[in-house]
Amino acid sequence: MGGILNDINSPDDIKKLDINQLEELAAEIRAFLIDNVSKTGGHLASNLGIVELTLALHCVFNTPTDKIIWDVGHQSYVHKIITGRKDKFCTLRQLDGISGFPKVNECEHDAFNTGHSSTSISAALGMAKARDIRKEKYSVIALIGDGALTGGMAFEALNDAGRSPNNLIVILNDNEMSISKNVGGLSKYLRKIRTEPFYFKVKEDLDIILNKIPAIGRSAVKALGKVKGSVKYMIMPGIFFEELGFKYFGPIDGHDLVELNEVLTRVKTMKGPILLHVCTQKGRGYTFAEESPHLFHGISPFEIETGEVLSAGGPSYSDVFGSELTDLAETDENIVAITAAMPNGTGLDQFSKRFHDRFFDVGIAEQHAVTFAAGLARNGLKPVFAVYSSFLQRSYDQLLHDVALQNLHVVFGVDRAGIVGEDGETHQGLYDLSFLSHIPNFTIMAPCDYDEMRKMIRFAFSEHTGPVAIRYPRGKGKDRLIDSSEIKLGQGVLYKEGSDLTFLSIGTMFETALKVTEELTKLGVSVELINARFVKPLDVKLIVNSVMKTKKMITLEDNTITGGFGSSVLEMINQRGINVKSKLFGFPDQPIIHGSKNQLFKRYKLDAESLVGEILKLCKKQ
Ligand SMILES: Cc1ncc(C[n+]2csc(CCOP(=O)(O)OP(=O)(O)O)c2C)c(N)n1
Ligand SMILES: CC(=O)[C@@H](O)[C@H](O)COP(=O)(O)O
Ligand SMILES: [Mg+2]
Repeated sequence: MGGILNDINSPDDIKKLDINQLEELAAEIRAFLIDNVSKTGGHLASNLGIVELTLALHCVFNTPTDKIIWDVGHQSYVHKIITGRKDKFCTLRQLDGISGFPKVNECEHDAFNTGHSSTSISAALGMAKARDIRKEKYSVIALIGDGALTGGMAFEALNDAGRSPNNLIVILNDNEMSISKNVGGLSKYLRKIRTEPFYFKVKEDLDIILNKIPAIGRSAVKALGKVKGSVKYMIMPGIFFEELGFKYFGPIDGHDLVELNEVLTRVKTMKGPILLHVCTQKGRGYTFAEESPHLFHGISPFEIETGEVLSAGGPSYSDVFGSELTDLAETDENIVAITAAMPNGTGLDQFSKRFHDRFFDVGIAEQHAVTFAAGLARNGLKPVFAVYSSFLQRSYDQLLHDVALQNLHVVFGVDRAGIVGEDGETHQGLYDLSFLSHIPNFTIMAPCDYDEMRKMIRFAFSEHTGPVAIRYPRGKGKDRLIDSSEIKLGQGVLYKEGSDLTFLSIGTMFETALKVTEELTKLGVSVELINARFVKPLDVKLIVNSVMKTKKMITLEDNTITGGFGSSVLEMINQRGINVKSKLFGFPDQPIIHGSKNQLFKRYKLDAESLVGEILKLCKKQ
């Protein structure tokens, strides 16, 4: 660890440093970030870009009294390092280590939990109002990226905050990047502010003219004022924010500590809503991240000298989804694909290159994406929205109101379903089976391997109409876990017959189910193993016949137990008056922590060894 960073234990230590020391500290923090994240993995590029801004914030403001809300929160590493978590930083995102996102329970300097984008301005406005109603005194700052600003909630909050009298500082960290290049009209507008100094020049000239003609009569001043008013749309940077009611400052260089300190000190005492536009470079200080900020946005452990990730290659579920979709789209020109700012993560990059005109990146706007897909489907296209399970949570009403009630043929690639691992509780995809199951007209499938996924994709586009979700996990799987037949609506697969116990598994948990079955068979338990394939509609005939025979049933899913696959099965057999001994295996109804996927399966007793023990107990209790 570097010389100055060694002595930084709290934000007070930052405040004692002069400008040269702060600059030296910024360089040490960058080296510290690169070194640590190369081992733990994490959101490197965003943090490298925000070092000076974070230092300046802690020079000018006093956390935990002042509140900083980090939008998404993936860029809060520097803040964590400064606020007493430097020594624990090597545990970042590891089981029982510190989180990769702000957590109020982890540290008093974290004012609000984040993880999903575009929430910071709403939360900050709520905090500012609470402060004023309670007559307390502190600053509230929302720090939001240009990507997160494309999310609908951010606009809703700006609209509300702009007309509110409460003191509130919104800092827009503009690095021209979401995970990929940022998209949309607002992004274009920000670029204009950044790159066309003409706009400022004209504004300055007009201000000078108006202020420097004292002899001029009142009417002439008024007239000139009007001139200024009418041209200000053309010439004022930040007019969009000004018209909403914010005082706009910027754009300022987010790597210039002197400028940052000056401006932050100035806005700290200003009244009403302020928007400070800060320009930064994503990945700054590490060549590989500067050149490919999208690759270093969220990176697995890597080699510092080469920038190469250390994990083994091979396609992931997302890659297989993207390539099968691209193949299918060659022969079906009605297929179009949508992403909400995640073309790489969802594997749609291949499709986007091949079918540029049939691909839509709508920005971080999951709600819009779903209703946009509904519109496309209504007018004859076959849209697919590939989206992470946890971000689809945003679109519940759109799924129901806009897609399902009209029974529109929209395909959902529900990626990162199940445990995601190191991102932790905000990102675990553990709820989709529950929130999709009760939506009318929805069909829900989950493949156990790549081969089955390919078949499900073809089924979803070619043989099905109506809303259909295919859910699959983060990372890699097996190409062929088992030989699989074609997909038929609502049909599961009886993999192995048995007489003691019906074992119903959904999706990629089937790999664990196979191991458990093998072990139980060795121990003398005759297991009837079923790969359910469908959560909705369930294979009623197959399940009912099996449980009537065995009188004992377990279900296994990588979803929360509440309202998930097992719940649906129980409901179905209960409605038929069938009485069987049963146990549902899935994640408990509580936030699920971070750690590697395997560690978490073990921690929550969903690994093969724990399951064998639990199932044996169930078999003995009769
Ligand atoms: C609702 C939601 N959708 C998608 C994401 C995934 N995501 C995390 S960060 C990010 C890009 C954010 O860009 P920006 O706010 O500009 O921050 P930067 O990484 O550029 O610092 C995206 C799309 C998310 N966290 N939440
Ligand atoms: C912060 C955020 O929401 C994303 O960057 C997310 O961490 C990406 O996850 P994957 O690494 O699974 O693509
Ligand atoms: Mg950005």
